[in-house]
Amino acid sequence: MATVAGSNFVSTSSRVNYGSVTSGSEGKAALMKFGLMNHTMTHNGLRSLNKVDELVHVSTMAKLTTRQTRSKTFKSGNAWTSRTIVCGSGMNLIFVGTEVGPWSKTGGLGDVLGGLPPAMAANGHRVMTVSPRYDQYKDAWDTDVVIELKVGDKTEKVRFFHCYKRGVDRVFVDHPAFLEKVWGKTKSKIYGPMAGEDFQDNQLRFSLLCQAALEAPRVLALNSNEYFSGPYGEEVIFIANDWHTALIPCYLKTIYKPKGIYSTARVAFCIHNIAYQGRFAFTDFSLLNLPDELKSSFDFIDGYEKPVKGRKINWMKAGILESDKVLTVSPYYAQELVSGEDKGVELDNIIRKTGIQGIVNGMDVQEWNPLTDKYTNVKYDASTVLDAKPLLKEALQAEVGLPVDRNIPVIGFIGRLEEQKGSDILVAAIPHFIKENVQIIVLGTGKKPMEKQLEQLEKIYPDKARGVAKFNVPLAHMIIAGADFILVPSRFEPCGLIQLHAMRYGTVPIVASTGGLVDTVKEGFTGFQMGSFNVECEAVDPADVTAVATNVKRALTTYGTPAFSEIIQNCMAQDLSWKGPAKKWEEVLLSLGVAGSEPGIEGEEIAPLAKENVATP
Ligand SMILES: Nc1ncnc2c1ncn2[C@@H]1O[C@H](COP(=O)(O)OP(=O)(O)O[C@H]2O[C@H](CO)[C@@H](O)[C@H](O)[C@H]2O)[C@@H](O)[C@H]1O
Ligand SMILES: OC[C@H]1O[C@H](O[C@H]2[C@H](O)[C@@H](O)[C@@H](O[C@H]3[C@H](O)[C@@H](O)[C@@H](O)O[C@@H]3CO)O[C@@H]2CO)[C@H](O)[C@@H](O)[C@@H]1O
Repeated sequence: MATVAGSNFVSTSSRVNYGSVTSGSEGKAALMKFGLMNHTMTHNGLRSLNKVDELVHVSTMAKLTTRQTRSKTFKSGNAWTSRTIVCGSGMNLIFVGTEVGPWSKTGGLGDVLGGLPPAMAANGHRVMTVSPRYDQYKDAWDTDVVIELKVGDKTEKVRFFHCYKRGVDRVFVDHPAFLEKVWGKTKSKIYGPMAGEDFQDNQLRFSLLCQAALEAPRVLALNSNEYFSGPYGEEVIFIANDWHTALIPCYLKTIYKPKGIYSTARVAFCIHNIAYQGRFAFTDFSLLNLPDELKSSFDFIDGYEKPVKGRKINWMKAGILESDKVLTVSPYYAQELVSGEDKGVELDNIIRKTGIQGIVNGMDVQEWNPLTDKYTNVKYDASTVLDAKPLLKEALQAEVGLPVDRNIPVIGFIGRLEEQKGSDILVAAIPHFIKENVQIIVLGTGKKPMEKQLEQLEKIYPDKARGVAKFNVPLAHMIIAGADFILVPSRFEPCGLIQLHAMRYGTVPIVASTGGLVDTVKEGFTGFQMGSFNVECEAVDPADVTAVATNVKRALTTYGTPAFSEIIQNCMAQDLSWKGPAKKWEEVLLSLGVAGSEPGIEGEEIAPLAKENVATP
């Protein structure tokens, strides 16, 4: 055993060490004492296993016995020397979300929680993600840390699982509300038994996630790499993502801070999609175990009747109001959110009050790399793209059963089948351009009527179109690589990752002019803009159908010309990685002024594994 200078942290040489207060049965007992009981007495949402009067004392001890240690490696001459510092460089970042790729993903939220945290780690920050354990992930180990949380009117036991990948502590919250619901009963459905239908207890499930996330930095004494050890402690920033995590700032403000816990901690709330806000019956406020003083932050008069009528609570509204900073995933979407009720989906007035900043998403350049893609049989880069693409196109055509012909331009679509993505507009537009020399391949899952529409395509256009209503990652990669164009006819699109993936593979995007599609696709230079569409989702607007048909035809006229090759080169020359966005995130998070926070240490190998994900190879 070795004691790291400057702190009480004790490290061992074991494979996975969850710290002196957590390993083994003795450690578990200690953890219950030091890590938890302090909360159980002060926190309305947590319940004590022991006598309340013991707890004040233990709270103080917890602070003293479980400090984070940071060590830096410096180069002096030709030699690397290591010295230990207690706190100092970088920030402690806790990303919380319901999806974290590749472990869990229904769409882009999973991609962002998968990709941004390693990019922040590569900049020298200590980074954790907290998400549910929906399955028995083969790479995540039981930390043996168990806590009790008050959820609704019950006390629930939660376990933490953990793995360390690409410089990030990936923490998974284990509870039957996640594992049994998703894996045991419904396989891959995170939010409900089917698209468009939510689990009845989602508020309790996500309250549990938020509370567990607030405990994780204090109770998990992680020892994942040689630079950071011990619990993250209280000088942290929580990055809450979408409505499911909106209770984090609420519990922090009303339960932890008044007791002197997390006194300088801050919350940044990131909106990935304003369409999902977590609106519930007003009386459900009592389920959340929050004091009445917060009721007004949730209070919401709904202009829509679904899913329940009248006055409601709105989780996202509270998340926006109670956080220290509100962000979203592109600058143009940030503008749209405050532009009016339709694009701000009735929260525009709230966001105008708090302000919002947009940072465009990056993409995972490791998973999506045409030179190393494990799902494609021809590897390429910008210098070989024109030779590789016809071969990849033939493989794609064969895969979906379309006539194999490299001279036919192929258009792809990938996305969740919701009105947002405009697959219904696309289907309505197909008759208006399908007589051209073109094939179209549509991949998506979601609303059943939209899945049916896709399945009809093959019957109506046997030689021209295919619709695949599956969540199929290998096929998504084959489409991104093998298609000539990617169509993104979204009614609204906060950022969009499909067009980023496409551009990296030299596949030219044809996009609606909304949200991040405006920020990332430059008309005539890296793709084609179709103008903005009607955001009313009830019906397909004929003007949008015309816009799709006209612009598809316009794009097809460039196919095979020198101008088209130039667009391909422009697309592939861009750095679409998380590197740039991560720097912007760093600036914003530093500005929150959490004690002990400093810029990351660029140029030093704090998290070498994380860097693989970040810089474009
Ligand atoms: N059937 C299928 N099979 C395989 N893979 C599939 C698939 N359907 C979708 N995917 C994958 O899911 C991801 C979708 O990314 P988007 O950016 O379109 O996200 P989404 O709208 O879900 O997320 C929201 O959050 C993200 C992140 O902030 C924003 O970019 C976006 O605008 C916002 O709507 C891509 O990686 C795509 O390949
Ligand atoms: O990564 C993909 C998206 O994942 C999240 O969206 C989910 C949303 O948060 C859930 O609430 C649910 O949405 C359903 C909604 O609750 C229900 O009332 C009905 O409108 O159907 C919706 C769809 O089933 O599932 C969404 C995923 O499908 C995340 O919030 C988004 O930002 C991501 O785009």
